[in-house]
Amino acid sequence: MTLLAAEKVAFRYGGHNVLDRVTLALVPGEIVTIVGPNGSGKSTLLRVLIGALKPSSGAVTRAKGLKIGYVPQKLHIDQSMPLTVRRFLDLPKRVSDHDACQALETAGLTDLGQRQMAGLSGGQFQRVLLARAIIGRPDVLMLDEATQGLDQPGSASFYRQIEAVRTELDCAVLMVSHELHVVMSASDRVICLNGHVCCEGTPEVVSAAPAYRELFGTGTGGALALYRHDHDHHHHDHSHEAAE
Ligand SMILES: Nc1ncnc2c1ncn2[C@@H]1O[C@H](COP(=O)(O)OP(=O)(O)OP(=O)(O)O)[C@@H](O)[C@H]1O
Repeated sequence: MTLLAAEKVAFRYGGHNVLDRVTLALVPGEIVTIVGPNGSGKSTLLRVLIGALKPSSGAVTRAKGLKIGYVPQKLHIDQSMPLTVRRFLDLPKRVSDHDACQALETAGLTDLGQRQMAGLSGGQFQRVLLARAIIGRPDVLMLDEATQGLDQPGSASFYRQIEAVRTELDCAVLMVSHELHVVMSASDRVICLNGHVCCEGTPEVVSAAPAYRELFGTGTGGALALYRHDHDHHHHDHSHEAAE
């Protein structure tokens, strides 16, 4: 079953081609990460998939009644404005205490409802955005570079939270990220975008693909090493590995 699909989607801003024949599909429960250089159309693609932008050609199909939760790239809140976490969750639309509480818990935040938004750490702030996106239990959770401004351990921990959310809500996740090395271990599939889809597959397949290496250079060796590390639970015997 496909939740969401793009078929040969193109998008233009003025005369500028931003997306070119992008085809992809998302099935329930999978975590898909879109990677690509700055300006490669990642945010635009998410907005086309959500339906906020209309493709100039091609088609986007969404399963009937599909619910999408969205975590934006960044959100500025006036630091001087008093606003509790609980009250923030009521924007733009009031939610029940039960739903708010459950979303905060799923996002890894308990007992934070009465805290001021301005007093949160970067990681807590992003989890509040996550909580807001999962109220109403979406079928698809979309995140646009949601860990910008977090340090590497902070990002890694955020992505682990995303995996926990996926398991709890049984939703599909489509996220955009620059931090390949951090996000790879949390992704079932990676799509490498540069206006068009350069390559896609499991994190291991994509990081070995020539098109990907051309875009991201040799720094990706480390990405792969970390990915393997996260999934390899027999890495104590290094002499054995070296002999292989
Ligand atoms: N509202 C707009 N009007 C005109 N051009 C735009 C608009 N928004 C984005 N663009 C252009 O579309 C291209 C793709 O932008 P987009 O934000 O989708 O890329 P991105 O891959 O998400 O980039 P980044 O990694 O920097 O966030 C860029 O060249 C950008 O300048």
